[in-house]
Amino acid sequence: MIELRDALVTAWTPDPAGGPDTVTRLLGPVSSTLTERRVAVVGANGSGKSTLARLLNGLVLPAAGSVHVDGLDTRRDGPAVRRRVGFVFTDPDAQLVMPTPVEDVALSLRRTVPDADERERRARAALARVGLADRADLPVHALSGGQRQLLALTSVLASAPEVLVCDEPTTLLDLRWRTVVDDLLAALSQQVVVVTHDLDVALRADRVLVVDDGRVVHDGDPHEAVAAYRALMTTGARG
Ligand SMILES: Nc1ncnc2c1ncn2[C@@H]1O[C@H](COP(=O)(O)OP(=O)(O)OP(=O)(O)O)[C@@H](O)[C@H]1O
Repeated sequence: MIELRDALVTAWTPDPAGGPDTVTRLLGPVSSTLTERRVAVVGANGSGKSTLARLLNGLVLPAAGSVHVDGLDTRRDGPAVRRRVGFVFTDPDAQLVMPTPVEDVALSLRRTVPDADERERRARAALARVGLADRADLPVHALSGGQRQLLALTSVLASAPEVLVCDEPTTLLDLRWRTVVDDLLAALSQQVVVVTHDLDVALRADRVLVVDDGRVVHDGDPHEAVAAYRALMTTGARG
């Protein structure tokens, strides 16, 4: 369960003239308890969706208020929260750190599987389950963008997170790879919070949050939320 209590995110911008920094509100305050298995977050570019996603695993900390995941405070219990909450970025290259797929997945298993041979065996099995067995030993850069996103997802899932937060995981993918990644996410048993511009994905969620100008302006039933988002985008209110 994810609990945001009056969570507020701010940024400090230095004054080029040497005056005092300006504090800007990026998001919030947001109060919400997320218990649903599939939660989608939609909103315009720059509305604060990524900031909200990053709050959930402590990549961004609230300047005021708090964020708890299963009772763990993102500010106080950062490493434990990050073990519990896996994060998938839009661009897989932001998170693939090892030279080959098998090494990248094995790295995610290092906490739970002490034996290196066993780690490699499990990494190969995980890659085989997502159809990447024959890519396991290639250089990561030789994989297509879709294959790299699937690999990033496989590596994150190898660490067995309780919650998965995905920040626009299919934005860079073609339709075929979008379907592959969407289907994989839909089949997961854990809670998934997905930031998306794909309204079909939002409509399949259990709950949808609409973010606008750093505030959650609608929260609830997917059909109502998507209708509210469409209305927001067509009123021209966002300039
Ligand atoms: N560290 C920071 N310092 C200053 N401004 C920031 C910082 N991080 C984000 N912002 C600003 O906060 C706003 C929200 O950014 P965010 O990335 O959360 O939006 P988003 O809804 O995910 O956008 P997109 O759909 O384009 O990815 C943007 O105007 C962005 O420039």
